[in-house]
Amino acid sequence: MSQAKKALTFTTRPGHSVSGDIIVPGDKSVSHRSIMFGSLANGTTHIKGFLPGQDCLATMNCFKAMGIEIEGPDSDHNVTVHGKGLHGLSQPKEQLDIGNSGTSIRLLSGILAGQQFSSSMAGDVSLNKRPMARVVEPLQLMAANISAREDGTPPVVCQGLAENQKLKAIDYILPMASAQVKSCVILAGMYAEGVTSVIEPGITRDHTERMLTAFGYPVTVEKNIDGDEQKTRISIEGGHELTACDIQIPGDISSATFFMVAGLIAKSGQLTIRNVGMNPTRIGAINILKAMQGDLTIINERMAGGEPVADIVVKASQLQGIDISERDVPLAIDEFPAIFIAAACANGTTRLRGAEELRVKESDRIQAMADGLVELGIECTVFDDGIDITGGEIGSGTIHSHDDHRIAMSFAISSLRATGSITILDCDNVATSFPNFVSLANEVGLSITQA
Ligand SMILES: O=C(O)C1=C[C@@H](OP(=O)(O)O)[C@@H](O)[C@H](O)C1
Ligand SMILES: C=C(OP(=O)(O)O)C(=O)O
Repeated sequence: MSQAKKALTFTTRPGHSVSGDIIVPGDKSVSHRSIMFGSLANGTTHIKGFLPGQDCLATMNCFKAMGIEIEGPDSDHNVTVHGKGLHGLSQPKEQLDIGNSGTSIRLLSGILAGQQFSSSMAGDVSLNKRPMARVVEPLQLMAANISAREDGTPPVVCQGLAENQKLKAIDYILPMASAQVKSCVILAGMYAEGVTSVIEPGITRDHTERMLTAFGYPVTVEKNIDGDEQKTRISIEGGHELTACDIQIPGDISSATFFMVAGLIAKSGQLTIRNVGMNPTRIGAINILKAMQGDLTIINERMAGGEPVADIVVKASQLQGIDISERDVPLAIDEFPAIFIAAACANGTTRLRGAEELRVKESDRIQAMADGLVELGIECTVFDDGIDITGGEIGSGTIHSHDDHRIAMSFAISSLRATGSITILDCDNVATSFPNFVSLANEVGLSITQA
């Protein structure tokens, strides 16, 4: 499935100034959940600001394949989902094609575990190498008949529950700070008898909890478990219902980070990024870039659709290397490739630890970034759970993105400080999260050609 040969190459020329006033596309995590919860709700959900990236379209196609009528996205990024309730999905005729999206396969595992029909999910080469035992194990504890391959990779295959059979509620301590695993167990909890609770060891994005609440499904969140402010317990009782609602999706802070870093490392200029989601569980990149003495100003803070949003003004800055706080790791988990480029342009050394999760994303993001940085002449030392990067002059060279959208976009941004051209291979997957990245980047002053 999804195995077509990919060959889009970016070629960059050095840039200088970055300036403009831009809007980044809708948040990927929130877009996925809007389709999932809209499908499981009673009634019609209207979504504004949906991300038309391939990952979210994969989620949408899965629900269409399970009998949900979904209209859009139209050219204004509106989507309408005609939900059929928690028990309204029907058996897909074929294996569900999840493409490149870890969020889709892991959250869907929790939903499919509670259905009375059998199903199977797999994706592209990258997804089919990613660990699924982290969702299969808790779901098996809930008495779901679900499995992955022996090495824990997809396909994820789920046998339906018997008529009148419910999942078993569990208390589960997450082995890693993962919003995908947390969300999977919570979603399965809607199909369980009793109260399921999950304790997360570090604060992770809470879009599932917020959006379930918006759809009228009760969720209890207790912070500061065992006196540890990093530990949160999330509990959900089976048997309630979701009621359709209107969803306004904020701009994706993960996409905005490429432009924050671009604006900071540029030799001059000022950039405003509008309507960026500022959920406190997502702002690690802002914390880190500010700690590096990046000139970021947050203005027009407001609430939109149950999520805080703001505009960010970015000015070219001389960044300083720092030791990144481990608390910011889950809050910035997808932003590290871009942050590594900021580190390569900073004075001194930036050190990251406690980030072993980066090794199991669309690529091994520690190694893929280190290889690319070394190719461009930047000194780095790799550790199992992190990296040290010493700022220096960025040269020219050829980078392998490993089919990872965030690696491709990060090195495209590094061109602003490069002494020569950078060629970035296998960039098709930029369309999974940020379909208009190249046009927006060129609009603010970068020079990227794609062929
Ligand atoms: O729940 C989500 O929407 C996501 C959670 C994170 O993954 P993990 O939960 O595996 O850290 C993140 O990397 C991913 O891009 C989106
Ligand atoms: C890790 C990511 O996504 P996913 O896990 O959904 O593939 C990402 O977008 O950086």
